[in-house]
Amino acid sequence: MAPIASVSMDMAAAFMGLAKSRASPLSSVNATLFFCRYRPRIVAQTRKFLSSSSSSSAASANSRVVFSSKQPRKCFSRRFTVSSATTSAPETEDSDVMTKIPPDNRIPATIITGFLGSGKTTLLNHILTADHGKRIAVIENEYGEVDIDGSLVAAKAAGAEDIIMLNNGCLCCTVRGDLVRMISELVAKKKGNFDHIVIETTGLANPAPIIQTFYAEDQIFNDVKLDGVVTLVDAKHVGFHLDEVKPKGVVNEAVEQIAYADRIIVNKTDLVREPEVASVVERIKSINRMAQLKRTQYGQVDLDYVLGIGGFDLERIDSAVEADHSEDGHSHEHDHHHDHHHDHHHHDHEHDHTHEHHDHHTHDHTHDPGVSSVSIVCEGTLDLEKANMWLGTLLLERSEDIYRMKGLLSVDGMNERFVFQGVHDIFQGSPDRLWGSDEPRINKLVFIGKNLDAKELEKGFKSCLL
Ligand SMILES: Nc1nc2c(ncn2[C@@H]2O[C@H](COP(=O)(O)OP(=O)(O)OP(=O)(O)O)[C@@H](O)[C@H]2O)c(=O)[nH]1
Repeated sequence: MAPIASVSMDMAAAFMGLAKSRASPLSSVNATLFFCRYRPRIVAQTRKFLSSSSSSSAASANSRVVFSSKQPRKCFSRRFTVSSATTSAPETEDSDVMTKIPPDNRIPATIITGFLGSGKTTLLNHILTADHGKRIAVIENEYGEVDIDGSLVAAKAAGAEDIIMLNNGCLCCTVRGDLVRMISELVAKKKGNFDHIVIETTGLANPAPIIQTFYAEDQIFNDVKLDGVVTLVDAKHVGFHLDEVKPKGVVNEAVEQIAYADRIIVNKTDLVREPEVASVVERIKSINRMAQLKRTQYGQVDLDYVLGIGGFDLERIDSAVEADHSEDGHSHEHDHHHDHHHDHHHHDHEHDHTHEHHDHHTHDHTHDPGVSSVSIVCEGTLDLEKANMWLGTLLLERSEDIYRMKGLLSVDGMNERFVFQGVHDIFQGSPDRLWGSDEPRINKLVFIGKNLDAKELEKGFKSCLL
């Protein structure tokens, strides 16, 4: 029980810290404390993941690291987020967020996942051979039977200079420790020789433990930041995999891979007719409506769609929670004159633009694995203590079921917007920019998880409003 108790305490501490900072609008990095305190618990939870998902791992898998040096060096630089300042910024009562946030020099890492045969290696080859000006280190995790040399052709053509092989398991399970070591070695020996790390998982990987590795392991966290999760979907076969009923306690990897994604690539659209693609898109959106989605053949997407996503950056929460994403990746503003929420069972408002994913009633939910998205968009100002209690209790009771969440909140007495994102009980929160003087104080939250009750979430949230 002890670690659980610390969840709500930390949650309260984080928000209370913000409350303290009200007097000085640009202070407040106290939420970062929160982030650090969570680490021991993250590790514990990850272990649990490892045991529950090991059933899907195969004994023989190959992982390797490929350095691509074809492209000229171009530094990847991005501002450090407030929360990320834990790595180096000292916390002070009145530190100025705008001036004291150090630049984020950590190396970005992208996870490419997707079910067996969905086109991960095809996308990887596309990335390695495209002209994006980045030098990329690749960590590839494949099952033993796969023709490794074949999939390395493009990497070699792109100037691969180093390959490291691992043969003892799946990245999300038995070789997770090897992933940590591999990344640490990469950083220690090759830092400065590459700008981005791309990790291709096996087709049966559950992305959650891999994501958590980036937060739970100091060795990685200090040097590498998770940029985003890209999920390939095989337009022809995904329905079958999503429908697959697993034994109790065994995750449906196809569902999980979609649920954790920042970007979804519906690939192999040449193999199915348009109505089938539309139905697949519909289905995906019912699981994850936060991710941007594109339809492709042979993984042909613009590189900025998959690299430099900032899927875990607080400074980019805005675009993730803003509204529905169209398939070209842009979001559409809603008419916010009324409160509303979405999920795949319930849809109670009208939009001027009617995209196909708005009609969530057209497909069969018989095999619904219970993973869905819920959005809450609601004008008003939150009572700090009530919000602490609600979010703290929610994570306390439901963190295993809440895969990802992102939010932008209006908190009473805070002149800034409060932004947060989370993966299970990993929670990052921070004040963002100041609210505009005429700007309506609209709260926006998106949850992706298992057995989410949209009405209950909305009711709980609204009970925190003043
Ligand atoms: N028709 C068609 N075939 C594709 C497309 N994309 C990839 N493929 C083919 O599908 C096969 C599997 O693609 P990969 O890129 O190896 O898939 P993967 O996800 O890496 O596969 P695993 O590593 O086994 O999980 C290859 O023969 C690809 O050439 C596509 O859009 N259309």
